[in-house]
Amino acid sequence: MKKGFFITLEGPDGAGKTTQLTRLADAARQMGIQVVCTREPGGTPVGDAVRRILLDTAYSEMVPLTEVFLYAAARAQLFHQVIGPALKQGQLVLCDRFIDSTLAYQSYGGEMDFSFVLETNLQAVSHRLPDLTFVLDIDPSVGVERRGSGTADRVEQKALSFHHRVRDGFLSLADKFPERIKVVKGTQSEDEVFAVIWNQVAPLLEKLR
Ligand SMILES: Nc1ncnc2c1ncn2[C@@H]1O[C@H](COP(=O)(O)OP(=O)(O)OP(=O)(O)O)[C@@H](O)[C@H]1O
Ligand SMILES: Cc1cn([C@H]2C[C@H](O)[C@@H](COP(=O)(O)O)O2)c(=O)[nH]c1=O
Repeated sequence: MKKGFFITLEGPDGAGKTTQLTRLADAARQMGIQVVCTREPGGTPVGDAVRRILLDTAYSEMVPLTEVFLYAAARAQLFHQVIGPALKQGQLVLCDRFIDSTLAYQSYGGEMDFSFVLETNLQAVSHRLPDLTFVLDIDPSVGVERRGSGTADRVEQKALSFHHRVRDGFLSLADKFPERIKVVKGTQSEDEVFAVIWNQVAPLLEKLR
């Protein structure tokens, strides 16, 4: 690849982001492309420590403003330590969640001011938005069903009404940024979801090889 390319996977909890990211990475590597896979919050020692605080059910009192700063802090570290350098080296970066998650969860879900959340996060990533984003769209109840008997973290424990605002938030973001954000129906089979994603990504990677 001559130039870095940055793809993010987004959507409600349990939408299938990690599953699709792994498949995308395997397929890109088979084309001979160097791939860096990471996730948010986390992906660095600092970010992983912040992640533990954010998802800890012991902190149920955490207010949305605190969440905005903690997610942005983890993101700044990930961007400057991992994503930015990989893009500079011409690699393909695949990230499980990024800025759109903060807009969906903290702004649409947590009702924090949209412009404030966006500006804070643009500062964290030196204004580098993803080149392409896939929102895997599911009803939040599907995510709960897929989790089964697994324990819910601090965010997953929030009210269903919150998770509905998050889902609607992702869809609003796709309307706002149609060139960058593509919505994929997350209730299709894993193979069908991957086919939709790969049909859009493969030609772009071909050009970048
Ligand atoms: N298209 C699909 N249809 C049915 N089940 C799926 C599909 N994609 C993923 N799953 C299953 O749903 C569960 C959640 O998938 P995955 O971890 O990929 O989602 P996620 O969006 O990364 O979740 P989280 O938001 O919790 O990190 C897993 O058990 C996975 O095997
Ligand atoms: C990046 C980001 C994440 N969240 C929420 C979304 C999830 O519930 C958790 C992360 O857990 P996952 O296993 O990686 O899905 O955190 C958020 O509220 N805001 C964000 O910016």
